[in-house]
Amino acid sequence: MSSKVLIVEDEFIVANDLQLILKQAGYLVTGIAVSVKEAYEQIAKNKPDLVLLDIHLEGEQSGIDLAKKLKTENIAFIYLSANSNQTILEEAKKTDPYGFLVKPFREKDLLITLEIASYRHKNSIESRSGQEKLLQEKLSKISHQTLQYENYLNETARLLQTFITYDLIVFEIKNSDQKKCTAYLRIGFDEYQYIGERELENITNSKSTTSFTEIDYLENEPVIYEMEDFNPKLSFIKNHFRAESFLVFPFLLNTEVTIQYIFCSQKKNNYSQHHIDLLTSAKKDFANLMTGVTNQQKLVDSKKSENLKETLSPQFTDIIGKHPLLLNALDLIVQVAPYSTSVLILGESGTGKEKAAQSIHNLSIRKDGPFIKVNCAAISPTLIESELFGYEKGAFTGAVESRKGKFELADGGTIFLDEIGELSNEMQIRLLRVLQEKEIDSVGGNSARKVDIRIVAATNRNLEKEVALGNFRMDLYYRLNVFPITMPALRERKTDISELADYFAKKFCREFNKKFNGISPKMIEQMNEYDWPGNIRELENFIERSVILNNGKAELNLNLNSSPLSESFNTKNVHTLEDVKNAQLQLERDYIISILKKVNGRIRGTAGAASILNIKPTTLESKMSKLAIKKDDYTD
Ligand SMILES: Nc1ncnc2c1ncn2[C@@H]1O[C@H](COP(=O)(O)OP(=O)(O)OP(=O)(O)O)[C@@H](O)[C@H]1O
Repeated sequence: MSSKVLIVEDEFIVANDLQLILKQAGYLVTGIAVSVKEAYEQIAKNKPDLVLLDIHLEGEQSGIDLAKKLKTENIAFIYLSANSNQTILEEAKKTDPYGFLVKPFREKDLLITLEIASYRHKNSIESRSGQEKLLQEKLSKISHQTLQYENYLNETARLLQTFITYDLIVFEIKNSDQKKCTAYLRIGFDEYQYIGERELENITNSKSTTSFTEIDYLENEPVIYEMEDFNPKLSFIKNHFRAESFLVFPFLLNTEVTIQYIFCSQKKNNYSQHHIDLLTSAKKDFANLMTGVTNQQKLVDSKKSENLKETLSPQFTDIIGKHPLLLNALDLIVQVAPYSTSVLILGESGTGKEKAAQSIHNLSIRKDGPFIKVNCAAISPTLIESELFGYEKGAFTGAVESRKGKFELADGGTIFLDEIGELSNEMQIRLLRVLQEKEIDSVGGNSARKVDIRIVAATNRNLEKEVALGNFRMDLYYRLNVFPITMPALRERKTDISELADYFAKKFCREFNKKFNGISPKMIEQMNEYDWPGNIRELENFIERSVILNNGKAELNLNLNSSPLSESFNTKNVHTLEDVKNAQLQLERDYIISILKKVNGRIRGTAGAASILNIKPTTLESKMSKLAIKKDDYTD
């Protein structure tokens, strides 16, 4: 069925032009409105799937006002605009449009933008209804547990985090003669600090400051507060917890009891209508749950509570860090994992993009299927097509038998396309086809094959810029960008450095069979001051070097600015030239062993130790024999 489009545009010629193009492309144009008022009437009459929306319109209200309404009605919209000023563009961007076209635009761009908007809208609806169902199911699971008052709220807080991120959540339960407030402050991915009256006194450092109970009932309807429309009753939360945005969700439990959930985030513009819709869709389940919470006859059953903990909380055992920027990225991973939506992971090199992709796979229903990684930058342009799509016997000289490509190998699982920004234009077109049709055709094959794959792509490039430069296709960019996740740079989350360093140091000490004696305070201080252009990978290498050079008796202590060699000159045990040579040989030996361990003793091939060390396999073999290293010791 063709999509229904409403055109809201007060320039007659532009509107007519649009109508012609849309009709020719097979869209059903439901009408043309010249003002917001007219648009409201037309939307009520025949609900369109998509609205093309001019920002400047006849009458008092602008396209941005209409956009807010479209958002609440879940109708996709694309702005059309001539050169608007920066403030207006910022305002428009806040409404989260499905596309933006600057007049005059090409017909081709209009049609691509429309197609992408429909695709994104469909995907967001699918994941939205999936989310609603999931939230309802999980709430009902908590209601059916027998728990203590605080455990109910704690479990609810943890559950809600995976749907609506917050840094602090306040639960307020009020009846005619009393009011009880319980708050939870997030201090780790799945760690919360309970904040009652006494804890609040400690945080605010005063007995007399406002308490949660004085917030009082804020509204009858759910409401979002940003800085500009800030409610003064919330100012003590803003001051003590650095909250920048709030979502208040009130509901009546029965004629006597009113409930209020207050989500507080340190991030600006963290909440949207979508969150209100999600909470509203589960109102009945919240009511059931809160009836349990207020029911004093519920018994303590800590065992059940433990079980629940396991099922609710995905664990990121090997992703270290507690910085809010990292926790935000992890929240998004948890949110998107259950669906088959494509994900685009952005971030500088070495920030953990591959780890994020692996976590998305591990948390999805595809977890038992394959996780296939392709580094688009590492495969030569002549080979990438057959690598990705496979080939048939006889397709080209040397194709003595058919071979499956990475897409087919990933069937039933996830394919991780790293460095997607490096794909040639031709490969981008073929990838777009896979995304659209979910089918592939191998080199030399004559029929397409369906594949069931989820695509997770990553890049350290600014893809928007690459699109503007004409290096990356806009249609592919929007297809991939349905759900972007940004991994923060290490310099933006310096509070995580010491925990990461500790984690890597213990890991390498285990690997090299050395005792871990801690990290010197001076080294921690230096690491905190450094800028880490290579991010976590650089930190990991730095710690590895420190462990190699450590004698196993003292704390790790390596100067960031010194090379490993000059450090070995500094070590206490080096007195003569002979000692220097020995230290060098020991260092070289440890380093080669560390690489052999990583590649499972493999010497040759692209993933072999020689290639990583950038030396010939024969050179490596002779070094190994000189240093008494046996490759079999490092093969499983
Ligand atoms: N939060 C983390 N905790 C522990 N280790 C991490 C974390 N993030 C990344 N690492 C480690 O840092 C190294 C780099 O991570 P990863 O390969 O995932 O980064 P990337 O962003 O994909 O890099 P590139 O862009 O170069 O491909 C890996 O060894 C990974 O195990």
